[in-house]
Amino acid sequence: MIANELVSNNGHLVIGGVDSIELTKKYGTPLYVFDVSEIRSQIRKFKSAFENNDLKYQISYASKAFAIKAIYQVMKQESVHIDVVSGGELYTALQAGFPSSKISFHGNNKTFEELVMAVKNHVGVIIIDNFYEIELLSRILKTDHEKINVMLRLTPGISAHTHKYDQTGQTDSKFGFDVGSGQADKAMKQVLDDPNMHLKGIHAHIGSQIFGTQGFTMLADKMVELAKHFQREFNYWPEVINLGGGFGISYTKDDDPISADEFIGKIANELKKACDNVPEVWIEPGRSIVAPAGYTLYTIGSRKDIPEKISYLSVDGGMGDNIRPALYQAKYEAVVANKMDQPLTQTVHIAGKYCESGDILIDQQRVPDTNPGDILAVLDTGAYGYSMAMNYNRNPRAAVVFVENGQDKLVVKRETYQDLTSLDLDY
Ligand SMILES: Cc1ncc(COP(=O)(O)O)c(C=O)c1O
Ligand SMILES: N[C@@H](CCCC[NH3+])C(=O)O
Repeated sequence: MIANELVSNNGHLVIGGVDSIELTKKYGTPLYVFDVSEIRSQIRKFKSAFENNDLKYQISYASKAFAIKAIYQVMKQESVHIDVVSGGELYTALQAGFPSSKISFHGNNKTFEELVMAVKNHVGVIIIDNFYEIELLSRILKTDHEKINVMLRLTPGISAHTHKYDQTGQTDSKFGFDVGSGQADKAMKQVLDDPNMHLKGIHAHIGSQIFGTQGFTMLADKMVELAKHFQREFNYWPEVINLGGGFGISYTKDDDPISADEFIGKIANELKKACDNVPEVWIEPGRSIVAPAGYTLYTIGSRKDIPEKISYLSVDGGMGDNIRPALYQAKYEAVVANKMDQPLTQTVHIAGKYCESGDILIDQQRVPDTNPGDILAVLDTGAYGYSMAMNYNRNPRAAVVFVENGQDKLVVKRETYQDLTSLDLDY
């Protein structure tokens, strides 16, 4: 959302102390730009909310939101944990020098090879999702004479109010062990009986881009209820209750997210009310840590005016660098980064350059008078943008730049046409 974006004397958008137009001249467009101090400040807000509520905690950045070496290095500097959901994310984190003991490994269909990789690299915890995984992991640990920490991902039967594709906690979700039908009990027994698995705790994640505290307080209650049930049935009390991620952010003025203080305060209350021995609480924020720090800069090109209809203003990127509007009807706001001081005179559709009618980045955006060559900055694109980027229409993926304290640093190079054909073989 347009907050207090900084504007230079010549009407340019300034990100992290750097003129955004200078960035486009140096690195080209489309360009992802991240204000790293904003990322650090989001993490610190989560930390202080836990500390203010006197809870033992861990923040595990859900790196599917944005998974490149440089972000894992920022997470290492901030002393937080991370989650990975694939061998590729795990590989990138390890290449970045991220300590494996602070990595949680998620996924509803981890392959044998991925589990071997996680075990060999001694990841901090494997979050087990299903019975097939218990069987695979058990076999690997036995053969390799290894022991590992695990958590069980439970499906608590809570439907979060968010886009259908972003719900994960309802009973018919593809993720986790269903608690209603006794699957969770069966999984608990199998894991407790395995001498090579140490059951560190229980996990649940109800979805993504969730507003309000109700879903999370219901989840905290449910997890305590389950912990008490496991104590009665198996004499097991979790060291950790992992409540997942999903904290919504404000993409437009219609979005009203909750503050870290508010929801962690509520969760702390619920947990302290419900049990004497409150387990360590882990959360897995992805979007809320990186989305607000991200901007995508595009060059405005063609324009199509249609009598009595809204005009199309096209940019040099689109669904390949931000699939979210096409996939979830996600809404964004944008500014014309070189005309921040000019009056907004018209409403336009912001169209991408991909060969799809659905490639519309913003349905209706107020902008000043524009010309080809002006720079459009779409705001809050730091999560699920680059990490979901693709090469549709053989468009190269955009570069990524980090800015902090007035300095800019290229952290992912722009793909070239040569890169695009580098895996192709002749026939
Ligand atoms: C298990 C798990 N944890 C954390 C997250 C991060 O969610 P978000 O980026 O909405 O915080 C996800 C994604 O929805 C997830 O599946
Ligand atoms: N990719 C989704 C969120 C991730 C869901 C992960 N379980 C989005 O952009 O909203």
